[in-house]
Amino acid sequence: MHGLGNDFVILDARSHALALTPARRRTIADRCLGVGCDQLIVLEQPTERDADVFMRIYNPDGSEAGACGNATRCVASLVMDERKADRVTVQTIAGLLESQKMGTGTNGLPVISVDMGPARLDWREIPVREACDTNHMPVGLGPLQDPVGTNMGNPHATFFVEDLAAIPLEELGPKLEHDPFFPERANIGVAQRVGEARLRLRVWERGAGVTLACGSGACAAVVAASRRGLVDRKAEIILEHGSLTIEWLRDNHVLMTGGISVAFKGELDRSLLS
Ligand SMILES: N[C@H](CCC[C@H](N)C(=O)O)C(=O)O
Repeated sequence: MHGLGNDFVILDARSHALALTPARRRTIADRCLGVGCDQLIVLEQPTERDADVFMRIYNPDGSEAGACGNATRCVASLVMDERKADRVTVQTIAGLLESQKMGTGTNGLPVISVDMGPARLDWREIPVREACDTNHMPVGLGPLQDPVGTNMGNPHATFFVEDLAAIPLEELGPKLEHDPFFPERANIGVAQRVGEARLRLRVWERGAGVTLACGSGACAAVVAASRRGLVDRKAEIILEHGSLTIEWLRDNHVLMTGGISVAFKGELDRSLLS
């Protein structure tokens, strides 16, 4: 499945546990040696009573992440179909995410909303090397300076620029992702205000590289832009294959709404799992 081109291999391990080593995760996510995806998602039985499914998130480098907004919409839609329900709760290692079907998109597939939980703005949540004002973090490179730090269950540093097309994100992204300022690395978002409530966004994802869309990055970008007075609390994030609507609610939760797509269903060869 994919959310605006941010693509996932979603394995269903609810009836039998899968112990995937980091090397196995990397192979499955490899676009030549395996299936290929931006993130590998493994569905497990939930451990919280109120949750319908547990969603594990692995980056192509094998690392585990605490949030993946686009995959959460995909998994929520998949479980809604199974349950013939319009609301489900997805459990992740970062918390419980409530999701709701909002209608049907132009591709005939569901439009899904997810409450991505609270935006964590404290430096201890990002986490960073020293105490700092997360609205002005002391890290930058070339045209990318003075980012805003937001944690949506995963760490984001969002930079604002006048001309997004002029930013060589493929070159600057990995250097910033691995900057010693971020002991757990960070997702690097670069946003340009293109209207009253519209931001264009590109993200160098931690453990993945540049993706076509990043749901948690979109949430972080709207919270960051609102803190900088660039937008109010609700904005459209313009991506290459569509847009996400993000609202930073008064209770500090962040609501993300957008489409999903199913590419294919199949079975992995056992050689990829053992
Ligand atoms: N690379 C991210 C996880 C995937 C986030 C992204 N695909 C999304 O839709 O939020 C991290 O390591 O925190």
